[in-house]
Amino acid sequence: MPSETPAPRRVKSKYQPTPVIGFAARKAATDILGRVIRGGRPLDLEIDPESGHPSMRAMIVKDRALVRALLGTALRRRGQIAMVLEELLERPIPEKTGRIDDILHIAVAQILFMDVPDHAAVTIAVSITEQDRRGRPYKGLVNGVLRRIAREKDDLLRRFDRPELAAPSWLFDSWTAAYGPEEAHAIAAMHLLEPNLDLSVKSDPQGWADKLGGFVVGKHTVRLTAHSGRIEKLEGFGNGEWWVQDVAASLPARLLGDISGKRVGDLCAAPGGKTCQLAAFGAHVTAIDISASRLKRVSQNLGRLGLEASVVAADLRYFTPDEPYDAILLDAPCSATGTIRRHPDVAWSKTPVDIEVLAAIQADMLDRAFTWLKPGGTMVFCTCSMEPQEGERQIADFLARTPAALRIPIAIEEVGGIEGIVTADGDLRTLPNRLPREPREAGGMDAFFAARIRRVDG
Ligand SMILES: C[S@@+](CC[C@H](N)C(=O)[O-])C[C@H]1O[C@@H](n2cnc3c(N)ncnc32)[C@H](O)[C@@H]1O
Repeated sequence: MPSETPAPRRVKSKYQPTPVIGFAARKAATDILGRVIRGGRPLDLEIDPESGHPSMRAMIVKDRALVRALLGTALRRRGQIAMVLEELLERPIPEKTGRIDDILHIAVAQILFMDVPDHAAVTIAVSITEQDRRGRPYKGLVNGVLRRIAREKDDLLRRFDRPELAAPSWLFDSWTAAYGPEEAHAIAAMHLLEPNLDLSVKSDPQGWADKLGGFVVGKHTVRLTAHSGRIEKLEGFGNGEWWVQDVAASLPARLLGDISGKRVGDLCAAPGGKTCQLAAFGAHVTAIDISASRLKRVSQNLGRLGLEASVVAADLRYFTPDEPYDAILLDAPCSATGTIRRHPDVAWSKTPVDIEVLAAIQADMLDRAFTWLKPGGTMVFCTCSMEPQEGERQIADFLARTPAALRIPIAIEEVGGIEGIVTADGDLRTLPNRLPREPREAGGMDAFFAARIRRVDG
């Protein structure tokens, strides 16, 4: 009787490259870099494990961490990497092979700035090139230039490891103009360091610092320098004892003083770090933001922390409150150049035109919001930007055109006693280098501007 088992069919085998360890993470980092640089997608959105790039969603935790490290380094060092490539490539890579540029940037980041064996970085970059239809002809070039960079690493680092090269020149020049060359260099040097994890605690900062193995900065913030795991696993997260917020970002809400029982408008509120502060200070907060999806995070944070606020999705350009506020916090949309340490893509995604456009929106919001204050009420205007157009100059112009607005100078005790962050005019100006500590990695903060204004008419 013939066997019922069919004879195995001979299938023509397709070439399957041997899986290389770390290939998927480098490939994902390369794809994401292209989407961030040429597609203008925010890095945070792309690397989100739940809603980000499809390859991030499919990856194991360890690979995701590698993708984040690769992108963080490639973006922090982007200017230096570009200069190295410009020097070593005989001609610029043609625009239409966009991926080759991304492949090279991710590989050079590893060779020059990460603790990765050079051969792994080179081999995987060549494999990614090989799999790319348009990039394939450049395989030899990728191999050659990366091997040369690996061979000449020490010399290249000596010549190009200059922090000021890591930001686009228009941005570095703007910091030089605003703060002088020395401080601009110090700012750029801070951008090369990984930021720490800062927590705003509901109470007992020292107690929480002891429990979590951190230390207190600026009187109210607990800083953890060596944290790399999931924050949800840290003690106190589940029962809502703290939330993540850079020490500088925690200062503007404090400038409203005693707001317990007062009606406070938190304008441009999402994702809600400052809403939580205002609610924790006992205010009746209305948190308004244009983004309904970002407002969900405000509600989640409030719920976890056991705090209350009314949350309103609205475009401030067309909104009018039912009745005026005792106090307003306007955390206006801005270029976010003050957060480059945490979001290194910002340095490469923003342009001088963006700053002008955002400054105009801020001016409009300032004018509108000011009319929503009760006479005698106080407004704090803030931005996480280092650009004077979005800070010092913005508020000077507002005061000049608004006779009923009076600046109320800030005292150093109100901003955690941190030295050097109150301007001669009495505004708050933090910069990444203005919270120095030993070791250097334990210092730093986001750049914020804040001014406190009182309505003095009526
Ligand atoms: C700097 S973020 C606010 C950060 C927030 N205050 C916090 O502490 O977590 C700026 C916010 O402005 C919002 N926004 C931008 N344009 C707006 C508009 N026209 N009306 C209302 N909100 C706007 C953005 O959605 C964004 O959430």
